[in-house]
Amino acid sequence: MTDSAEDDLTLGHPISTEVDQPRIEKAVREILLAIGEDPDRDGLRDTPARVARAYAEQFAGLGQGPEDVLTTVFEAGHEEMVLVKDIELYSTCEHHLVPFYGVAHVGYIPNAKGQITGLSKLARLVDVYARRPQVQERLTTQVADAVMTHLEPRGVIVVVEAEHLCMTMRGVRKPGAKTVTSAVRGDFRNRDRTRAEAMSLILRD
Ligand SMILES: Nc1nc2c(ncn2[C@@H]2O[C@H](COP(=O)(O)OP(=O)(O)OP(=O)(O)O)[C@@H](O)[C@H]2O)c(=O)[nH]1
Ligand SMILES: [Zn+2]
Repeated sequence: MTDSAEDDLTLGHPISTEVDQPRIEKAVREILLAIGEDPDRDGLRDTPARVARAYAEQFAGLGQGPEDVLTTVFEAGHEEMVLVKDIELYSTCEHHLVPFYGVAHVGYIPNAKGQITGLSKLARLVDVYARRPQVQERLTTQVADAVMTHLEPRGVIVVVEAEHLCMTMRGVRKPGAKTVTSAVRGDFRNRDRTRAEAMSLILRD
């Protein structure tokens, strides 16, 4: 991996300008000292800088908003449901700063003008909110609310299924436990049949 922000951008990993990397480096050195390690030994010497770069990527979403990714909105006259399933996501639990990861499913029904966005933009939107210190519930509602605001669809449904390492590698230690959260707006909230149709598509392999 290279340090160059330009190279990272071409790989699709924007480096946030908001993250204060020298400050993270100092803090990581302190943590290493606090756990009784020697931050100057060979294997750890570059670790504070590595962690700072990794955090810049992991938390790049703090410097972004939905308006940065939902840039392509066009009218295609399509008024039926659009559903992107199994969008892989990696986020960071804000309680323990360890990862939670899984998939998001994002569906919406365009408005009467048939306004839609590029399919990749929905995946980018998930990343904007995943690359922040998060709880799964907030991630789910933020994606739903952003689609509502920017596409003004007849409805949106977001389902997130994730495994939290804070429940797996420490604490209660329940590997395999999956948390499922959903947020429904508009027609998906008001119409049972519409919601049921989306859920059956989401649950189908
Ligand atoms: N609702 C919700 N809880 C989360 C999420 N990620 C982690 N948690 C929970 O946050 C809680 C924090 O509980 P605390 O009692 O403050 O912290 P703790 O002593 O480390 O808790 P344990 O994990 O039970 O050891 C835990 O129950 C975690 O499982 C999330 O995305 N949503
Ligand atoms: Zn946690």
